[in-house]
Amino acid sequence: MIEATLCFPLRDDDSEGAATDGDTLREVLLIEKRRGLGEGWYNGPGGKCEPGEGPRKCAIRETREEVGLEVRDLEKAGELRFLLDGEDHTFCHVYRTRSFGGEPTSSDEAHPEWVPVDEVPYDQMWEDDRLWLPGVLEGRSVTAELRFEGGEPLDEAAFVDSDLEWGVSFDGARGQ
Ligand SMILES: COc1nc(N)nc2c1ncn2[C@H]1C[C@H](O)[C@@H](COP(=O)(O)OP(=O)(O)OP(=O)(O)O)O1
Repeated sequence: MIEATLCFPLRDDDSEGAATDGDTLREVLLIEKRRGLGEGWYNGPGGKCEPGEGPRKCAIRETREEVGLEVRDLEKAGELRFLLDGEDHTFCHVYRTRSFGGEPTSSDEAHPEWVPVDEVPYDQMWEDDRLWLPGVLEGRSVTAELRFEGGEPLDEAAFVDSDLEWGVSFDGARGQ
């Protein structure tokens, strides 16, 4: 099974014109994936773990490689198990953070974009994302089993059903 990560940097945009009705505009950094699995869709920065690499280090490395952002203090927000035709395919660790340095820049893998959390383009993302990403962006934690059918590659298979559990704890070893 592939082990992979996703990282969702969050910020408050207080700049003039950004906030409406005295509210702060909350934004999430998404990427438009330029190659590989999910090419052309929006997602969080992330990717596959290298041999012997822990998921937290992977999320930090992939975010740096894809958009040049140095993320810190990652909070574990989810564990997603993707199944394809009844078989384990990918186990994905999901993180969020409000702590990072640098400015996001485009790479040959990804084009970054700050997006208001209530304008996330779910119609241009993996179909399962609309089930778990809104809660993750609200600060909730989730484990999910997400089932696809139709054979490889995963991004051409059909999303068929899911089981989600909210409010799980990622304390201890599971928080890695
Ligand atoms: C099945 O649903 C998925 N939803 C979401 N939101 N993200 C997913 C899904 N399945 C896989 N992913 C993510 C997990 C990883 O972040 C990437 C995998 O992308 P890729 O295969 O391109 O991994 P890289 O390590 O970046 O690629 P290279 O081998 O080219 O370095 O997709």
